[in-house]
Amino acid sequence: MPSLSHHIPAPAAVPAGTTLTITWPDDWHLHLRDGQALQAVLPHTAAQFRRAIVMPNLRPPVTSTAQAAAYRERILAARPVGSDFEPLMTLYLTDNTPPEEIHRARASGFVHAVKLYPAGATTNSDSGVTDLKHTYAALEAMQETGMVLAIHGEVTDRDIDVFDREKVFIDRVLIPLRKTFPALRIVLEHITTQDAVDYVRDAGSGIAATLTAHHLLYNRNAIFTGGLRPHYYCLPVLKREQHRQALLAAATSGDPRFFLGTDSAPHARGDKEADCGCAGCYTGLHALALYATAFEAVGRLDRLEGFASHFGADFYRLPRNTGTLTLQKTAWQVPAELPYGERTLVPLAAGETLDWRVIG
Ligand SMILES: NC(=O)N[C@@H](CC(=O)O)C(=O)O
Ligand SMILES: [Zn+2]
Ligand SMILES: [Zn+2]
Repeated sequence: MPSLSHHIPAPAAVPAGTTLTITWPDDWHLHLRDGQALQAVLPHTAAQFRRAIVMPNLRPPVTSTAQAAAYRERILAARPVGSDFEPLMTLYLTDNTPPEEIHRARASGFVHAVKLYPAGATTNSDSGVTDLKHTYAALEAMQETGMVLAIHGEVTDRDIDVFDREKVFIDRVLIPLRKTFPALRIVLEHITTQDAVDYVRDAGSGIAATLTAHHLLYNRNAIFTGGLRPHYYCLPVLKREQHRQALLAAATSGDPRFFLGTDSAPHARGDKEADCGCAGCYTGLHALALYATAFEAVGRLDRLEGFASHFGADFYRLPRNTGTLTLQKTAWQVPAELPYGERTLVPLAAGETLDWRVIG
């Protein structure tokens, strides 16, 4: 159980100075990029998370175990001195992924999931899957070996409204997929709708979902507050308040099928503030503070530990972490921008005051 230094009167705010100590958390959906960007963001994640599922959507994408091994070495080399952060690697599924590659990945011990990006659905998804039928041999191998399929769950049809793409994906792709491969273990990533919450909650075993901090804290108004706000644009795009409420209820329900995945997705300032701005919110700096804010708002700080530190490890069949991390309710201001190699990066909620911070 998390230890709270004060009793939490739900759903009112807890007093300033309150501390919350939880088992070291893990991030089950993270973009670390490469090169200078990796150098810039890795210390933020390593200060809050013991492990993270690292997304493979580099350019070119990480499609083989050999590429994942090399990327893993670059991440390990970029860790701050003394950090024991462990990257959990993923492969990028393509129309041509051979089943042998799945077996190689499984045998490696360091590849923990294979990622399905429908072609064109999101950042660096051009090499993604055009038709699931092309991946059946690979999916069969995944089902057989227990390798997790992590899914960006949106259809890309031009005639489907951008706000409906997740729901339509569930109906048209996910439900048939689970009929064809009933034992395939699936994580539906960064869910954004009541529909996804209902589907995962009622779907039985073998499927779980990750939730981002930004989808728990913001509805789609955030993209349009007083003007166009590119730093609140991500995919799947923020949804109506009704959906945010459903996500928050799921995250704080104690149901182990819902766990933490930040989807922290850094893009340089100029690539977001542009004619065609990139999708992705940078939350790697302050992810746990953001989640604590969301959990506090519904008087459920006592359930942060399960969501952040237990349920993901259990689903991925990895041991839970030992050791603890402590957050304190102390006001601090999110920086307006951060260094990002030779460029800069704008974190989510830049310039705003947050009530929580990690103190050790
Ligand atoms: N979430 C995002 O808006 N962007 C992610 C890709 C993704 O997770 O879909 C990125 O890599 O920038
Ligand atoms: Zn995605
Ligand atoms: Zn992502």
